[in-house]
Amino acid sequence: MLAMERFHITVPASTANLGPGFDSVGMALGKYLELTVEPAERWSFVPLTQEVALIPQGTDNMMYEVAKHVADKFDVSLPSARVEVKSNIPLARGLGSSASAIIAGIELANQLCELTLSNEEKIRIASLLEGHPDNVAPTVNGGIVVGCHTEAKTYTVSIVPKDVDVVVVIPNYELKTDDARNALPSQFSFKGAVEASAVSNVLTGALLIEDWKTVGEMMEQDSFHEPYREQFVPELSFVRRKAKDFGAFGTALSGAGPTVLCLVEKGRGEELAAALAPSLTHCLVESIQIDVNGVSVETATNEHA
Ligand SMILES: Nc1ncnc2c1ncn2[C@@H]1O[C@H](COP(=O)(O)OP(=O)(O)OP(=O)(O)O)[C@@H](O)[C@H]1O
Ligand SMILES: N[C@@H](CCO)C(=O)O
Repeated sequence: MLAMERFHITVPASTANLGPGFDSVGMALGKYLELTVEPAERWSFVPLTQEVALIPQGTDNMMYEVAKHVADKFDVSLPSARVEVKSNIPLARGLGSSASAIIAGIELANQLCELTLSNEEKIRIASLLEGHPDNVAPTVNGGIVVGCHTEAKTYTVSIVPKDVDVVVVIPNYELKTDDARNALPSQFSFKGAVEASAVSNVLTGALLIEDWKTVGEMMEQDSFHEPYREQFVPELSFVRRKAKDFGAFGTALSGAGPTVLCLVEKGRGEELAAALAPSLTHCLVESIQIDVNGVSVETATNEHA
């Protein structure tokens, strides 16, 4: 009999920006990337659900690359493992699948190399890899995180929202983040930056006191990225209008898109999803929970004959 340590890593999805919080504000969502890990003689990733059917199955998988990066950074060797992968986070849809994969890779190294990394350290490593903390920070902490990432330091402030429902409209087409970022301008006027920052500042203040009416109004006044990306996502203006007629607080592009995200009064998420779905048959329209736990790990001892 061989006693073998197996463990499970659960990583939430996330939405970034909430409109004007470009590269800074994000929220963890109740869709999950789940890994079941056990020691093995060589690395393998075994996809068990449709969303991850096409991910690389060996050391070319992003989760391995991140785990190896972390092990090298701490100058330790990375034991090999067999990793079963389940996910219901659609890839390249603006729901932070790459951020979830990065956090999964960091957690793989954290567990396999016994690094005992703090959440702050995980967020710092992930922000350096991703370039911004808006998806990775809520993925680690859960809830909403307002972040600021520079070469020198990554700052985060966490908020646990209670009184709001979230509806996501997930189109059936992909939009790669790199392509959506390439559409952004390389210059922004001083006056434009002052105005756009003021909208973000009010968004953040309103989030802190859960003034969802003001949050919703600010969500719809972004000028950092949505004006340049709406050409890729025809659903955005339609959902915004419909949701407003319904009485939702506000609607914004989720991350780089194409998913569109609405905030609505607590208890009315299912009703809003049902109102939107019939006109959006090429989209998955869902009322979704806000994840408040962030990445988690459970250990389990399995007996193999
Ligand atoms: N579990 C995973 N394992 C390996 N690679 C993954 C995994 N999840 C995502 N990826 C990689 O990340 C890519 C998607 O990243 P991309 O940044 O374009 O979109 P996203 O993270 O889903 O959306 P956004 O950043 O706008 O929220 C996939 O095409 C795939 O290469
Ligand atoms: N803030 C990022 C999120 C997606 O990685 C963007 O909008 O491009």
